[in-house]
Amino acid sequence: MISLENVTLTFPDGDSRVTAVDDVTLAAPAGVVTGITGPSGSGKSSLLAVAATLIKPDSGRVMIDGTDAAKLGKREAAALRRERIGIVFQQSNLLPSLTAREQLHVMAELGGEHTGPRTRRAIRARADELLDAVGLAAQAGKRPAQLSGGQRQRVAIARALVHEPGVLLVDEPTSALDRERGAEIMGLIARLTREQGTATLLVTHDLVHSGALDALVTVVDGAIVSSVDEPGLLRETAAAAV
Ligand SMILES: Nc1ncnc2c1ncn2[C@@H]1O[C@H](COP(=O)(O)OP(=O)(O)OP(=O)(O)O)[C@@H](O)[C@H]1O
Repeated sequence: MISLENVTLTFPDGDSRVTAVDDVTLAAPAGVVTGITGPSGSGKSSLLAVAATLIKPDSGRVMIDGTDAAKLGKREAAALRRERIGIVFQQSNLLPSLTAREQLHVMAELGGEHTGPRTRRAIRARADELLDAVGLAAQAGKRPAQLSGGQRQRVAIARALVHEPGVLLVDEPTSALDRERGAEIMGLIARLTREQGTATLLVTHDLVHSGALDALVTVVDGAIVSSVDEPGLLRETAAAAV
């Protein structure tokens, strides 16, 4: 579960400041995909960066499993991120020299305290299980250059889940994919959110794949202008925005 309470974030803008996130309150429950949409420059990425503990808000609370991440120092926030948060960016950001399986091993081992052979065995088993869950068991030994864009995004999703985070944050996962691959990736995120029980926040400006969302929050000028979680209303809101 992740919730933002009265979160405001501003950036310097010449002599004044621009408000990127304006008094936002939202809650993303476990096992559910909450979409965040809105026009370009409306503050979607800023909101996600605050949820990811990558930027501290000017004010408000960012509650992740009972901890207010907005109060943490840099090192504590990094530890919280490593343990509790999985992040998938627009581009898959994979390391070119590593195989799909190794991308997951490295991420799991960054989490710390994974030194014993039994833990290492558990990491390997979890990595293989996740690569299987994203449909890449047969490609586990391949490097990014040997994979398609959609396959690379699948590796990035599996990698984000390897340390069993409670919160999954996804930024425009379909922007580099054609419509069919985009639909597959969105369906995959929806399935894994349910199976892994993550509280998933997904930023998208493109609502053609809104069928994969359980809730939809629309932001304009940094503020929430609508928030729906009823399937009929969600479809209507998405159809009006496409
Ligand atoms: N690092 C920064 N420094 C100064 N201003 C910033 C910074 N990041 C974002 N902004 C400003 O904050 C506002 C929100 O930007 P943000 O990138 O969060 O919007 P967005 O909805 O994700 O846009 P897009 O859909 O185009 O990616 C914009 O006015 C932007 O110019």
